Formats: sequence, C-alpha cells, structure tokens
Amino acid sequence: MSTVIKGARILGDEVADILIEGGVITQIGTDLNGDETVDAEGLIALPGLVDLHTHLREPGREDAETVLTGTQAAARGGFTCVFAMANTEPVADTAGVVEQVWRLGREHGYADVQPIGAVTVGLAGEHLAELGAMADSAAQVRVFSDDGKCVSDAVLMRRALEYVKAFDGVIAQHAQEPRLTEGAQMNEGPLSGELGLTGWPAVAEEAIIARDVLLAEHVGSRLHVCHLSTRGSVEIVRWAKSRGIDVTAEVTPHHLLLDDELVRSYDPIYKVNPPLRSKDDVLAVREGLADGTIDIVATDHAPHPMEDKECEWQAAAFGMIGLETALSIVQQTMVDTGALTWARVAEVMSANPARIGRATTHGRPLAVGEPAHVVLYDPTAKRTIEPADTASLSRNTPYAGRELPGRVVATFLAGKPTVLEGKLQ
Ligand SMILES: NC(=O)N[C@@H](CC(=O)O)C(=O)O
Ligand SMILES: [Zn+2]
Ligand SMILES: [Zn+2]
Repeated sequence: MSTVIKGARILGDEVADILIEGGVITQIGTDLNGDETVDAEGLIALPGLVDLHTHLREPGREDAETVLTGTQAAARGGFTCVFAMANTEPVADTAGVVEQVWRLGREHGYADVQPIGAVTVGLAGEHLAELGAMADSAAQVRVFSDDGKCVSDAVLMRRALEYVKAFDGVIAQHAQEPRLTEGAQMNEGPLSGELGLTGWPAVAEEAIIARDVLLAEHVGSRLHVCHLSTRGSVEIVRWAKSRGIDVTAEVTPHHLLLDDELVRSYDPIYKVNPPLRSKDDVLAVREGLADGTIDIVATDHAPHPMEDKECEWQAAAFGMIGLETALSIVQQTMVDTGALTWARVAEVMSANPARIGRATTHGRPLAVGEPAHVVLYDPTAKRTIEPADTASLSRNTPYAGRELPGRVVATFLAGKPTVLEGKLQ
C-alpha cells in the first residue's frame, strides 16, 4: 500500500508530491503516483508535531482525559508524538507506570506517547524517584519532571541533574518558588491588587530558573525550563545560553497570545500555572521564541472537568487544554506577524522538542528515507472555536468564540492517517 500526497507546499515553500510506502517517505518530486491519493493543493506540509508537555491524566483522572482521548486531540492538532507529564494518580515515578502509559499510546495508535518520569517519589519533593529504572524500561524515559510542582530543594535538583547524565536525560523544571507563591492566584502586578487576588510574582519563576541554570552549569548537565512566561525568564535563559550552559526552554501557545487583563472577567477558564502575564511579558516571550532563546512551543495541555473550572476563581483548578489550537495560535502570533517562517515553526514544534526529549524517530525532516510523520495544514482557513468540538474529554479551552486562523486537514503517523479531511480516522 502506498499513499501519495499531491501538491503540498513543503514547509510552506516549494510545491511537491510526497510518496509514502511502508510508513516511510520514499520519494519527493512531481507527478508521483500511489495506491491512494491525498489532494494537498494549497496546504502546507510540516513534519508531525511533537509536544514535549502534555497532561494525559491516565492513570487516575480518566474523567478529565485518557491516553486515547488525549492522543486523539493530539492527532487533530497535527501532533504525532506527545510527552506525557508524570502528575497522574498514581504518579509516573516507577518503571511500571511509565510502561503502562507508553503501551497504551502504542495500542491506540493516534500518536506515539513518550512518558515523562517524576523526579521525586510521588512528586513530594523529598526523595529521588527510580530515574534509572524508568530510563531502562521499555518506555526508555529521557525526560524527568515534577511538573505541577517545582523541584524546589536545591540539593535534590542538583542530584537529579547529576543522575540523568548517565543516560543522556534532561530535567524539565516547573519553575515556581513555593514560598513566594503561597496562595497565588494570578500574575502579581497592579491588576492583582485591583482585583484583590493574591499575586504570583515574576521573581518566583525567575529565581528558580537562575538557580537551575547555575546548577546545570556546575554539574555539566542538561536542563529544560517548562512554560517560561516572563521577560526576566527570557533574559536569564539568553544569558545562560551565551555562557554555553546546556539549557533549553519552552513557551506555551497561551502565553504567546493571552495576557492578565483577561482575569478581569474572573472567569477561571483563564486560570493557569504559570499565570497569564503582562502584555510586555507576552512581547518578550514572542521575541525570545523568534530569536531562538526559547527553543520550543509546548502546549501544557491541561484538561480539567467542568466542575473543577466552573466555580469561583480561588477554588478553580489551574490549566487549559491546547493540543487542537496550538498550531493556529502559533500561526496567529508568530507566522502572520512575520516573526517565524513555517520552516522555523517545524523547528520549534517538531525538530527541537523531539531532540530535547530524545524521541529519535520524530522531528525528522520531510525527506526520503525518513518516517512518514506528516501534517497537512490549511493556513487560509478560519474557524471559530467551539468548546464541544474537541476530541478531548475536557472542554476548558480559553479560546471559545474566538476566530483562529488555520486548520489541520490531515495527520499521518508513520504513513497511517490519524486525521483525514479534518476528521479522526
Ligand atoms: N499548567 C497548569 O495550570 N496545570 C497543570 C500543571 C502544570 O503544568 O504545572 C495541570 O496538571 O493541570
Ligand atoms: Zn507546570
Ligand atoms: Zn504542565
């Protein structure tokens, strides 16, 4: 069985046909033929997207999301590989749990699932988890994170950074100094005072990033900074890279687009960790992504059932879904503004996250001999976001009613269509 994708603009540039046989790209050229034909005229072909930061909620919170529904949402968003965060119930802190999540992803076949292992047992921040056992498991874990919580103990963080060097792992830090953010509800600034909500100062994020890049330098290890959100964080990462420190950083689509003025509505749909920041911070993270200080866009897709979001602000859960809107938000904030080309989008949403997470079969170029992980995207489409129109079990999108550019038309995972004509297969 062979499939030919006809007339796609490869990375938004030259028009060509892509022939897929046995899950691999076997030819790129003109006038190619296959058993099946997918018409891609006017569509952009990108390598399958890779999300380094997804919450799939299984095991334990299958009312919010499962590996099946989360990877279906991923496929609809153009992703062929997602890294599943460890803050499940039980926590993914053993070889057993990470293997279970990895296997579920393989069985369902909508996207490859690379489990992230917890850094500390039960995310409790007290004892290192069995990092080596998770690395050696069938899931071959390379990314470790206590995301949702910060590894705030400097000694534990140092030991984790040292430990993962043995298997080329990386510690992905949720940078939040806990004492500086006790009871915090939104970005600290004039608005938090006005609204009477406890503020979350930028320094709570920046202090941890500054400490961690110095620790990474000291032990010669690899650090990844999750969902960086402030101008100061961008500046610290820029400084660290200029010193040759092995640090990478991510920004979420929502921090590229939304700012803290939305909190005036007191609608908890905008409650997220780290909080939506100021307009100046939004500009700074866009600049950081454009100049390469920030390496990747990662969704931090954080599904929550409606009862945990439709309540008063203080009681609501932190988090928003994002897999199915990520590429559109990146188009709107970075491509349509001239800050990134589509080729650079392929780097920040596919090649770079795959490399950071050591997902060796993903993030590969669209080239002969490479696995056929491909997304076809229509940048001219417009859609108004309807929360019920999602494969996710949760509906907590902050974009309800917004018109966003672009639409994923098809996604191929190793040559197999997971989405065709915008519909799950
Ligand atoms: N981002 C969030 O607001 N929430 C995440 C946790 C996290 O990413 O820190 C969650 O698990 O719900
Ligand atoms: Zn986090
Ligand atoms: Zn997260």
